[in-house]
Amino acid sequence: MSVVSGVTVTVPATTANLGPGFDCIGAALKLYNEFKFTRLEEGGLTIHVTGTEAERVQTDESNLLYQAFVKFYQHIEQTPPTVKIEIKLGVPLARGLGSSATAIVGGLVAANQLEGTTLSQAQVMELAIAMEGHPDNVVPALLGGCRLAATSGAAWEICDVPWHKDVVPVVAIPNFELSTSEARGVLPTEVSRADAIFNTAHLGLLLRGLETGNGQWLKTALQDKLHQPYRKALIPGYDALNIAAVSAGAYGMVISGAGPTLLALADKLHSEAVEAAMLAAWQEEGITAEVRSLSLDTQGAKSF
Ligand SMILES: Nc1ncnc2c1ncn2[C@@H]1O[C@H](COP(=O)(O)OP(=O)(O)OP(=O)(O)O)[C@@H](O)[C@H]1O
Ligand SMILES: N[C@@H](CCO)C(=O)O
Repeated sequence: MSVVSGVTVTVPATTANLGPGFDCIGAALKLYNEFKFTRLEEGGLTIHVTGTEAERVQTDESNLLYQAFVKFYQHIEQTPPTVKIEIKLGVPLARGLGSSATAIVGGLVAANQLEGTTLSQAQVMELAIAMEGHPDNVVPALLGGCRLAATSGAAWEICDVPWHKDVVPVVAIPNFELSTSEARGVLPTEVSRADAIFNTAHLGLLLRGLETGNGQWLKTALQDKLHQPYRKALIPGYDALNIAAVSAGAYGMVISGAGPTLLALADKLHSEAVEAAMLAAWQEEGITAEVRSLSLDTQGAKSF
């Protein structure tokens, strides 16, 4: 294929960890960022951002989307072309919904398309994982669906995790940010054998619970001892929202990614009541939030 003059890429938001699957499982959601790249014959890099919180995105070479774009060209040992980038933000920044993964995947996919799909999807994925440092957001952002990633050292095995149609993700997105680096900074470097066994068992149960929609399994499975006990203090209202969500009929509630968004899983009969209960609980804490049920994106990054 030949090089092209421009490309638009859409990339879905993602919710990572799902409780016990720290750094290895994530699901793509129907909420998107759109990135349009146009080659320029003259002038320098131009980045234009629209959407909520647009002013918070860097518009120079430090922009993460652009850095991923450059990373692609470094990998193929070529000089990146000068481009105009137009960003339409739909995914809130630093909220635990994989905004950084949308930028990394968007920049890599756009560059690959501009160069006539020089790299395979697996090669793009490897570059994205290396940039993000863990696979649980970038893999579902690229491929869609719910994905489990495991490595033998050199390469990654990616497993499609079946998600029962009656299991609804409800996201409660507060109006404050929590950077992933801050939320990783509070984690211990070592964990006990008991906690490792706890999470191993619960992640196994979660996979079966998501596949079957078995509510009893999901209630038990959505527990974690590796990250949430340390992070919940960074999220005001965590305990109140957990009680509210479960009282309204959710199977359970977890931190979405590194937070501060909180994710409840519920069946279709209870999802609206869970939305209302989580919103009210945050309002009682004096925190403005947007709470909504989202469905799973199954397509991942798309270019046109
Ligand atoms: N559309 C974008 N364009 C450029 N940079 C972005 C974009 N979206 C996010 N970023 C960069 O990523 C940072 C947020 O990354 P961070 O890992 O802290 O949060 P997140 O990816 O939203 O959450 P999580 O990884 O927990 O799901 C932003 O501060 C910004 O620097
Ligand atoms: N697994 C990551 C997701 C956020 O990037 C974490 O929880 O830190």
